[in-house]
Amino acid sequence: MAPSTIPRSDPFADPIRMSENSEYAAGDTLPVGRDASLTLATDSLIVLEAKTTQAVPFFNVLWAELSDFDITIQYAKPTSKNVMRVASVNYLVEKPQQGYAKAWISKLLDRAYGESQRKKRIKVLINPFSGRGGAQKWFLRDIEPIFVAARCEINVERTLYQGHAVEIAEKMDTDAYDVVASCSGDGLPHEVFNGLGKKRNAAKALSQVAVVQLPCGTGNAMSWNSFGTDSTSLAALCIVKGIRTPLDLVSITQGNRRTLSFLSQSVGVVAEVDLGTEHLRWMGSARFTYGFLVRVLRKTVYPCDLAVKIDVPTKGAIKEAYRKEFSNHAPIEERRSSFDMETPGLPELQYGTVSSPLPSDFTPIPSSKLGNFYAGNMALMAPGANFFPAALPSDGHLDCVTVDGDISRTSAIQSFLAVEDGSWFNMPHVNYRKISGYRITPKGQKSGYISIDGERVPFEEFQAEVHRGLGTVLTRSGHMYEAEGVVPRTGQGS
Ligand SMILES: Nc1ncnc2c1ncn2[C@@H]1O[C@H](COP(=O)(O)OP(=O)(O)OP(=O)(O)O)[C@@H](O)[C@H]1O
Repeated sequence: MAPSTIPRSDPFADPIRMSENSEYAAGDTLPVGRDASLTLATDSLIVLEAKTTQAVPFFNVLWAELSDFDITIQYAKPTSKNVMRVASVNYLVEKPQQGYAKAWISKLLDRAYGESQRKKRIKVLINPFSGRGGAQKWFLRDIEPIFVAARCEINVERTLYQGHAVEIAEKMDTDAYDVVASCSGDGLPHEVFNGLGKKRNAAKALSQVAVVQLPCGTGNAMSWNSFGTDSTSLAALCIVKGIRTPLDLVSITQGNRRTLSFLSQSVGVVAEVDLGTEHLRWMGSARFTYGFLVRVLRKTVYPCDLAVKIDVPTKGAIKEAYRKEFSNHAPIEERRSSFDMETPGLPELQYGTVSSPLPSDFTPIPSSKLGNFYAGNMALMAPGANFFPAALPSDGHLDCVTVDGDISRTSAIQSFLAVEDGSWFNMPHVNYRKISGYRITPKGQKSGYISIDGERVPFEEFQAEVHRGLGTVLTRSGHMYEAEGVVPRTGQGS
């Protein structure tokens, strides 16, 4: 039945427009039920009843459909700061209005999804042991209802042993899925990229299937960067609404192995604090602060030979490139190198492997007093750890930071404190470059730590090479990370 304010002769008139508010175009309001209306406003759906009004952001709208008698809209409703639950509204729609209602739903879904793909086909992997072992429970409680309400097609598989996700991704039919979503820490996405990279048509598979994380682990950097959260239900909504975004992947060659890294590589204090303080797990996250301070006070150095293919050498030029990305809406194909989709396996290595002669365009960086070598493909390594505030998903570069180990203790502690908001980028003793390849060889140390995407690898030389946009992820923006960047969003300009 039409709302009482609408003349019966014109069931499609916009009640809001007809009263005090004229910002809604004709066709944006659907009269429903006895005395209610649904209106498409600027960025939300307004549900107006006789005595109540609620605004549902379009981003939260999961689905809408019309049956013979009624319209149902399902949406994600925040029940606390970090929790979303599926909720719905349902109203009668009179028979004569059904044609109009159909067109209205189509408009609502256009606004709700924008350029994001609807009804994604998602392969869900669950690591039952990630984090504190809650992944299975969180999937059923927080994630699955959101995917189901959004009409996503889901296929769920539990990982049974270490490396299982590599095998699953290697064998999967990439024509059957749009997304592989891991209920895990950062370990499973790393395995999924590597599994897709083992396929005969690796470049095609990596461009077809978006690899995402439903944050259930101890380290959930991927979700923090792509979606700005470690809430499982909010991440599920972000996957439903996520926009396909090419992601640079990095080939690491070490010994005769070649693996793909999507997150970071570290040698020196960060690697040692991350991997060498397991015995202090009882301290919780304080173990990182403690581990760092102990090494800084001792002025620990990690001598290496380091040679780097430098692409953007100055912080000024890095900031400028970052600022430009705000207004870069280039299509997805322009954000990847043109990989030959028919070439079997991964793209050919432009710089050879770690066993090849050192490429002539690699510049040696004096590193006999190296304290920290850290190369990042994403900005946040953990919440409050914005190590690479200039990182972009598909600029074809790794962000590379080197800091000497013999700087003053005060400077070292100041830079540690400045990591949280990314302001360490501007500190004079923090060398920050955009690079596309490097070789690093530890020197004069019998043993030590090298971390690739948070996993320990042998303490021996390795080489890295960036492949622009070889992988695919989903992000909220379609082209940037959610972390605070080197240029504030308010000052983006054109
Ligand atoms: N069923 C399983 N049993 C044992 N290990 C598994 C199983 N499934 C996956 N794994 C392994 O668990 C490791 C960690 O995975 P993940 O990133 O999900 O968790 P996490 O809690 O963040 O990790 P971490 O243990 O590094 O803190 C990966 O190496 C993965 O191969």
